[in-house]
Amino acid sequence: MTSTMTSAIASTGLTKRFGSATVVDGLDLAVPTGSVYGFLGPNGSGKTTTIRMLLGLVLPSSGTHQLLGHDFASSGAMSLERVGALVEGPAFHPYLSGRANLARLDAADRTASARTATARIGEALDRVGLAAAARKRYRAYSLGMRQRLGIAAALLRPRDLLVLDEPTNGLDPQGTREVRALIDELSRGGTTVFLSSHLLSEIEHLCTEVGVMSVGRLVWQGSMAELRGRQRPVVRVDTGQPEAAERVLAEHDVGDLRRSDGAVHGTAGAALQPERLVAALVAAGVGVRGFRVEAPSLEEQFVGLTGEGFDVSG
Ligand SMILES: Nc1ncnc2c1ncn2[C@@H]1O[C@H](COP(=O)(O)OP(=O)(O)OP(=O)(O)O)[C@@H](O)[C@H]1O
Repeated sequence: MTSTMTSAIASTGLTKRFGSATVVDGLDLAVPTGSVYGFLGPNGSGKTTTIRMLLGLVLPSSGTHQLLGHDFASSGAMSLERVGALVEGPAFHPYLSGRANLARLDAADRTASARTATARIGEALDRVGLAAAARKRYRAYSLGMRQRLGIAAALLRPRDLLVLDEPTNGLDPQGTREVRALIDELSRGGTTVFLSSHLLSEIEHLCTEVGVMSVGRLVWQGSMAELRGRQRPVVRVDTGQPEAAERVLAEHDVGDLRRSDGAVHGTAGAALQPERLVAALVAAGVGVRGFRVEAPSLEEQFVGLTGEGFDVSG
């Protein structure tokens, strides 16, 4: 399938079963190098389990994957060398400063040279905008600062790929803005970012690519632009005669008809001609109070894909 040269993450049939339950089912992920890929799905749809498999924290029941062009099963740790991750959140010590916390994590990494530790830690703090707060105790950090320190920990080594599980979950609006700005900056610097979220607004603001999960399956994957342009427009007729309107709409290539507060909605087929439809409605004696043909919102797209609503708040 996807070429390893252009994919930072590529999986084939990645599957996880717990007992008789298949919680991740045959995922073919293709995360283009240089993208910010949003892995979107409601709680419980299998995002965290997928991320844990990608990082080798849990074994897949079947399927394979590659990270940065290395086959994970055969190259193991080597394929993780340039992959940073924020999954459960590292355990930081509340009474130590941000810098001292990073120093502890860095010292635990036997592959990192002690000689260059100070520079490395300084650079990681700098990149996440915590240089000025480096001497503050962790417990005095805001939630956004804590999350940024988590990302700094993932950046103690040079990384080509960052995997972040719900990076803004639980953050206030200011913290969310901080983390989003950081992700944006890392992406501009050339890092591929794979992030999971149950928030549509998160994906909409940050991501160039999106994969949509629903009950363990990847139901859609592609660029944001493709997703936006993917669905047919929606036709809406405001009328007091919904039955008659529905008959005419069905005859004019409008499908999937639904009713709500004095209106009939449907999905326009490729052959729709709005002028003819309006004329036909009037000719059939349907009282038309309003008529609109509009592109579906991103939220409608997701509901169409997953059959579920998404939390659209930021
Ligand atoms: N170790 C486990 N044993 C049994 N079932 C599990 C295990 N881990 C996860 N599950 C189940 O797998 C499903 C997917 O969970 P997962 O955490 O991957 O979803 P998610 O999309 O990340 O959701 P959330 O955002 O709530 O974490 C859930 O139904 C969960 O209960």
